[in-house]
Amino acid sequence: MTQELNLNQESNTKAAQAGQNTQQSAHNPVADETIAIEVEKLNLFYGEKQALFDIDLQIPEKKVTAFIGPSGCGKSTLLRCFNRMNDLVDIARTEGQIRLDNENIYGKGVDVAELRRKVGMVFQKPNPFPKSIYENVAYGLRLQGINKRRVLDEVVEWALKGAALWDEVKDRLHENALGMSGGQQQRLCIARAIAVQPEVLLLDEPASALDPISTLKIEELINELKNDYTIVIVTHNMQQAARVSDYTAFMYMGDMVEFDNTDKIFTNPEKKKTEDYITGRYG
Ligand SMILES: Nc1ncnc2c1ncn2[C@@H]1O[C@H](COP(=O)(O)OP(=O)(O)OP(=O)(O)O)[C@@H](O)[C@H]1O
Repeated sequence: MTQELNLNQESNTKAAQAGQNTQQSAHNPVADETIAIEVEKLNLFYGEKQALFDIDLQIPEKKVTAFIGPSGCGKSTLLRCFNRMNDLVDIARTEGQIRLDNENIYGKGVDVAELRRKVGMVFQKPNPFPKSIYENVAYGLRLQGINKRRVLDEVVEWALKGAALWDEVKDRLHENALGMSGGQQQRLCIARAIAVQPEVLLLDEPASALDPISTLKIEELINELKNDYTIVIVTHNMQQAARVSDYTAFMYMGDMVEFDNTDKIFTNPEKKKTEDYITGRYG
């Protein structure tokens, strides 16, 4: 790889893109997987500006899929489409389909609250509510009208265990969550997300605000959680993507450049742009 990268030249030829698409459809890295989320011809616009271009993607069930790519390439935007968080942005408009359980989540009559129960999300900065640890985890259940103490106790314990936090907090469940460390707060947010038993967990740079030890705990947790949930993670950290994910999608300027097994992306990618990115030539 001696050739200097010329992104404009490379990305702007329609012929090259057509060639890429043909190649991509010939090789299906998830052919043997059950598919949890299917994205078809997804375009997203913020006002006049297009942020996602004709995205086609299949997210496998109970696996970890990582989105990588340079800042502003559309990773978070795509992630936020999976639970329609972009609906909260007035100027955002989508075209195309995203199917979850064979239903287009952008179709008419979709219950967005129910969608967000099925597709939980954890953000970059831990955002516990200024309530007790217990009430943070019980929050989603209370929203569903579940108030029986016995049921809540059970679910809170189960979710905190699932988020590898129970042993650290079991004696202070009724203390304010804001008194926890950043890493504990992030695991609490994961517990809050899994308490309502979602199918999918969206993690938007969940460890980027954490120290290395907390980061390691989150990564170990992700590895555990994939036994039960489909996980999609956005990360800036390529080592993290390589460590935690089964599949990796490389995005560039709103395009899905390459999607494949994580090992393949990091050792022998098909596309020059992917190789340039993972070898640190840009981004
Ligand atoms: N609410 C918004 N309104 C207008 N434009 C937006 C909005 N959110 C994102 N964008 C634009 O959409 C494009 C994709 O942004 P997005 O945040 O999805 O990228 P990203 O790959 O997640 O970036 P980063 O790694 O820096 O978080 C960028 O050009 C960004 O400026």
